[in-house]
Amino acid sequence: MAQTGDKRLPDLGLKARQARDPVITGVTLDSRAVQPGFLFAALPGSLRHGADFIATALERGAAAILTDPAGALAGAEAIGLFPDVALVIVDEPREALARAAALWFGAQPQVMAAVTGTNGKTSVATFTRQIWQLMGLKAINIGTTGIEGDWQAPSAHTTPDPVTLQKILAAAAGEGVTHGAMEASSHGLDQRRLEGVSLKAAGFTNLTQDHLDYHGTMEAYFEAKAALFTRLLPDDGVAVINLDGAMGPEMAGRALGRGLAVMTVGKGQAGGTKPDLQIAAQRPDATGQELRLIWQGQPFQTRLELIGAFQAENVALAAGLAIACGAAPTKVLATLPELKGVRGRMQHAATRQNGAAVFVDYAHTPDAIATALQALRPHVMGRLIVVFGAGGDRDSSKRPLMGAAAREHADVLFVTDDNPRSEEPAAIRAAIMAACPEANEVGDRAEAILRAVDALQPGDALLIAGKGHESGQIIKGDIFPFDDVEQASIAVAALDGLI
Ligand SMILES: CC(=O)N[C@H]1[C@@H](OP(=O)(O)OP(=O)(O)OC[C@H]2O[C@@H](n3ccc(=O)[nH]c3=O)[C@H](O)[C@@H]2O)O[C@H](CO)[C@@H](O)[C@@H]1O[C@H](C)C(=O)N[C@@H](C)C(=O)N[C@H](CCC(=O)O)C(=O)O
Ligand SMILES: Nc1ncnc2c1ncn2[C@@H]1O[C@H](COP(=O)(O)OP(=O)(O)OP(=O)(O)O)[C@@H](O)[C@H]1O
Ligand SMILES: N[C@H](CCC[C@H](N)C(=O)O)C(=O)O
Ligand SMILES: [Mg+2]
Repeated sequence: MAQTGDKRLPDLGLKARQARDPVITGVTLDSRAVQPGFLFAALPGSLRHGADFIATALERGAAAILTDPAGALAGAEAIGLFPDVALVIVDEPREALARAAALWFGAQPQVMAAVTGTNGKTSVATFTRQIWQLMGLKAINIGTTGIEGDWQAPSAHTTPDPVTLQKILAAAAGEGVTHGAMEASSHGLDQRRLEGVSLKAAGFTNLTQDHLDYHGTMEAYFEAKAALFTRLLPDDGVAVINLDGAMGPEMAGRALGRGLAVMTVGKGQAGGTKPDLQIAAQRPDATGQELRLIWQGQPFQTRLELIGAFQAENVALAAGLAIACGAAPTKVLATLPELKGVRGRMQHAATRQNGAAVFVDYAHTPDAIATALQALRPHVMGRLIVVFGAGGDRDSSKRPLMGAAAREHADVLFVTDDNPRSEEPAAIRAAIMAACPEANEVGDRAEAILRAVDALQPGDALLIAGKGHESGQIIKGDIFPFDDVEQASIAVAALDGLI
C-alpha cells in the first residue's frame, strides 16, 4: 500500500500504552503488507484474529500494533520480543483503524454520500455520480462495479476496507474530484469500514433477505444497515429513504428517532403523507419510461431511458441524495433523461432475429429476482424465460426462495451455476430446485444460456440473472473468464446463423 508522509500516533488519533512515539511510515490491516515503520492493525476477523499475525508484522518491521484486549493478550509473547514497538489497545480497533486511515491519507471529496440496502446500492450510487457529472461536477461512485466516473479503479469489495477506501478517496480528491457516492454494504458497516468518511447524506433502498450466513438474523442484518443512520451520519447529515422499499418506514423511523433530517422518496400511499420526492406516475414503453415526479408539491414531467419500475425508485433516491447534498432540485431533475443504465443491471444484451430480447441483470436475491422479472413483464407479450443460479459460500437459505420467486414470476426456468466458490454446484442447484422442481437444470452456464436463447420464440424475453457485470466465474478458488452479456451475444449469433 503506497503511503503518504510520516506521522506520529497522536496524529492518527491513537495513544500508545507505553511512552513511545514512533514515526509511522504507513498503515495496514494485513501483515503481508507491513513495511518497516508501519502501524499494523490486528483486527478480530470472521475466520481468525489478526493477532495471529502480530509476530509476522513485527518481523517485517512494524513500529506500532493497534488491537483489542484479546489481540494484545494473544500477541503478548511476540510483542515482548520487540521492546521498542508501540502498543495501542482499544475496544473497537476497526473503528480506530478507519479513523486513523482517514487521518493518514488526509483528504476526501468535499461532498460524500453513502447508500445502503439489500438491492439497488450500485444503481443508486452510479446514478448519483451521473447526476453530479451531468451538473458539471467532478464525481465518482465507489462500489461493486469498482470506482467509476472522474477517477477510476477496480475494487475487490463493494465497500473497500478502510485503508483502501481512504486511499481511494484521497487519490480522487487529489485529482479534483469533489463529489463521491459510495455503497455501504452490510459487511462494510458491520466491520466499520466507513468510519472516517465525512458524510453529508445517506440513502436507504430496501431490506429483504440476503447475507444471513454472516448476520444470522434479519434483525441483525437490519441493525447493521441502520448503523449508517444511527452511527455514521453526522448530526447535520440528511437521511434519504425510499419509503416504498421493504423496511423503508422502519429505517425512516430510526433516522427520525435520532433527530436527523429525513427526506423521503417513493410513490406515497393514497391519503397518506406524500414523500418529499414523489413518483406520481410511471408509464413504461419500449426503451424506458415516462415519469411524473413531484418535488415538494411541484410537478416535473420527465423520462428515463431505463427499463423497470424499480429503476425509477433508484433514480428518485439518487436525485434525493444529490439534493440532500446541496444541489438545486430543478437542476438535478433536469439531468434525469440523460441517465445511462448501469452495466449488468437490466442491460439489453442482444435481440434474436425473431425479435425476442435478452437482458442481463444482477438479481441475486429472492426480492431482486421477483423485481427484475416483474419489471420485464409489461414488455413481454409472450413467455418470460429466466436463467439463474445462486452463489456458493453465501446465504444458503435464500436459494429455495430464489427458486420460488423465479417460479412465481417467470414462465420457463433454467437453473444453472452462478459462482459456486468452494461449494458443490449440484447441491446449490438442488437447493434452488426444491422450490421449482419443473425447472430445467443445466449446470454449465454457457450451455444454459444457449438453451434458453434457443427456446426464445417471437414475443418472448429472456432474463439472465445473478452475475450482471461480472467477468469471471469463481469455481473452487479459480476464476474462469465468463461474461453473461458476451455469452448471450454469442448464443444469439450462433443460433441465428450469424457466426
Ligand atoms: C466476511 C468478510 O467480510 N471478510 C472480510 C474481512 O475479513 P476478516 O476481517 O473477517 O478476516 P480474517 O480472514 O478472519 O482475518 C482476520 C484479520 O487477519 C488479517 N490477516 C489475515 C491473513 C494474513 O496473512 N495476515 C493478516 O494480517 C486480515 O487482514 C484480517 O484483518 O476483511 C478482509 C480485509 O478487508 C476482507 O478481505 C474479507 O472479505 C472477504 C474476502 C469477503 O468475501 N467479503 C465479502 C463477503 C464482503 O465483504 N462482501 C461485501 C458485499 C456484500 C454485498 O453487498 O452483497 C463487500 O462490501 O464487498
Ligand atoms: N430498488 C430495487 N428494488 C428491488 N430490486 C432492485 C432494486 N434495484 C435493483 N434491484 C435488483 O437488484 C439487482 C442488483 O442491483 P444493484 O447492483 O444496484 O444492487 P446492490 O445493492 O448494489 O447489490 P450488491 O449487494 O451486490 O452490491 C438489480 O440487477 C435488480 O435485479
Ligand atoms: N455482493 C454479492 C454479490 C453476489 C453476486 C452473485 N453472482 C454471487 O456470487 O452470489 C455477494 O458477494 O454476496
Ligand atoms: Mg452493489
